[in-house]
Amino acid sequence: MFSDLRIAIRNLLKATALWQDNRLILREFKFFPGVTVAAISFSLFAACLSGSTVALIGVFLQGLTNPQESPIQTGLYFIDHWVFGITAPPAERIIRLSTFILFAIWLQSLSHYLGQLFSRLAAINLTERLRRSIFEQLQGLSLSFYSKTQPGELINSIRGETNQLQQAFNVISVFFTQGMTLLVYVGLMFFLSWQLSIAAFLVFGLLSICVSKITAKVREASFDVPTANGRFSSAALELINGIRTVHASSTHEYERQRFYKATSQVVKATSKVAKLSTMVGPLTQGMSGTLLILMVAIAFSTLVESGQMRATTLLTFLLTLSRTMPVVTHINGAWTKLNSFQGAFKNVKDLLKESDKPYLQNGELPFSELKCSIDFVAVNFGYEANEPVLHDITLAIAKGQTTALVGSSGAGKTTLADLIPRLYDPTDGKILVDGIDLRQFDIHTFRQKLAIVSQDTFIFNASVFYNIAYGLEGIDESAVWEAARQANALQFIQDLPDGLKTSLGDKGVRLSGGQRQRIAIARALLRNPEILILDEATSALDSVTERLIQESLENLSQGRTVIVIAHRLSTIVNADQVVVLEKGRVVEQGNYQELLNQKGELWKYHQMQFATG
Ligand SMILES: Nc1ncnc2c1ncn2[C@@H]1O[C@H](COP(=O)(O)OP(=O)(O)OP(=O)(O)O)[C@@H](O)[C@H]1O
Repeated sequence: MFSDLRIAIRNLLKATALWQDNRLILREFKFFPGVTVAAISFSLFAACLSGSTVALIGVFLQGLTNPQESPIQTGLYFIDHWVFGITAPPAERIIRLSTFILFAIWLQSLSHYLGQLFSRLAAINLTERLRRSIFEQLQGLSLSFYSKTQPGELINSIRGETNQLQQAFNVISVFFTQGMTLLVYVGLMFFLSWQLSIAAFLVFGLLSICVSKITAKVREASFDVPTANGRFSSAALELINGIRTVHASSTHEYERQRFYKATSQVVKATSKVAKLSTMVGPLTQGMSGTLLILMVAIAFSTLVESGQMRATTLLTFLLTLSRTMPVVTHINGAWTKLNSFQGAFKNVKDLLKESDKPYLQNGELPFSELKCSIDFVAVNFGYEANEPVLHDITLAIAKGQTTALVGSSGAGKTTLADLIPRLYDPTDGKILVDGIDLRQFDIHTFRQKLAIVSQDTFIFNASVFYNIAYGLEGIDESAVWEAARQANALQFIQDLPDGLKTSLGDKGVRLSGGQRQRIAIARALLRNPEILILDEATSALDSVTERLIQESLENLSQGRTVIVIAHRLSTIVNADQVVVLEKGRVVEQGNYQELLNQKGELWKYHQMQFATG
């Protein structure tokens, strides 16, 4: 029965525009249903109590001003006899009513507090769930998404905009609580005088139309805020990440202007929203105050003086109306504020949307070991739909052998190597692993057998130990020291103040380029990969460091299937196979000596490096 009801409510909710528009955000509430239901229930209860209190005050006023007049009755035995005390003497009626008013006020305060508390908890939980969902979404996305999106914008969404959504849900809870209170007050007003209620409705309806015009402008202006915030975060992030380049190029003034421009845009966008949204509260208050006074005057001179209405009823009506006005102001303010968060809502929704983003489709076959070879069969690839980078690549990478990729800058070497761990998938053609399409394998099991050592290996802001043992569990210090020794990193790690426990700073700022690379080699050694992808450093290292790195790479490569992107030909003379790429095509393929004898592209590179040393 309850589950039927739940399904019915869910279906009803799904049919609403609110659900349709914000499904990706609202679905997160399902993870904490208790808190959400408690927030709604207590808010509803508080609203009912608030209305009851006003009604009780009205009856109380009547008892005070006209004790001899017959008391107001509802027809409900409990309320008329126990609360209003219609059969009791006037003095006892007043005592009864004041006791119940006090009780209702305190109970309403408690319910209001619990309603607000649970709403806030729901908003906090929602923010956490959204952050997790965004994180999972980002983890599942293919690299091509990142090459088109600014990191600053993503950081802004995951931190700033989710924070805004938390605020927005606090506002929604105010909106909801006040909405309930308004309903109760409106019911009470109609009960007291339908004529006055209709007049009040017409007048406040007019006021709402004025407010909705401003709200629409706030909503429109709010869409510029996340864009400005994203640009601002990007400018700040790029300054921090590129501080070496900024110092070296002495572009401080240029960067300052760029940053100031980004902050000015944030100021401009947020000020516009602030100017419009703060206008609503005072405007509603001023206008509604004027209307209230006008209504009192008219009602008194018509209804009360002609005897159609008791003076206490008018008083209670006005009391209810005067309590309704701050509620309406609150609702208008909340609605306007909610509209100012529309930009953040839209961005988070866009980020969570799955239909327009590139995902890696995982296979199911567990990968255990490479038995024979990795084969590229007529592979084409482009980062953009109409801009191919690799053309018709066919090559075989045999198990246990070293395949070197050679070619000019931009020829497609890194792109080709990136297709092996499925950082990208071919646009056409296939990559076969022992004859099976790579896409059929569970990519996690395949990547566990593979390591990449590249010039830009990421160093985490953590200890040396963490960086070398990254992602591996149950690794002891001796294994890490051994990997460091084979990577020729022992000496400099021992020289660090806390050895393996030394923190390497953000992106490894405490390390030199050569040291960072040896940490990467130690990391790869510890993983003991079957397949190894090496992207040689292009930057010039001093001859001692270069020899140390070369030695450690040789240690790492032994007995493995190696794909090496070579920049110095001296390192690949003994490779089993050399593949020369030009403009995304394989132009030569064979062993080093064979290709030299052909006097083709490799021979030209060889001559060039030999001539320049
Ligand atoms: N993420 C990306 N998005 C779009 N185009 C890219 C991306 N990465 C590389 N390219 C383009 O693809 C082509 C091949 O680049 P790739 O990095 O594979 O060359 P490479 O041979 O490894 O060069 P280098 O020796 O300079 O590292 C280049 O034209 C490059 O501009």
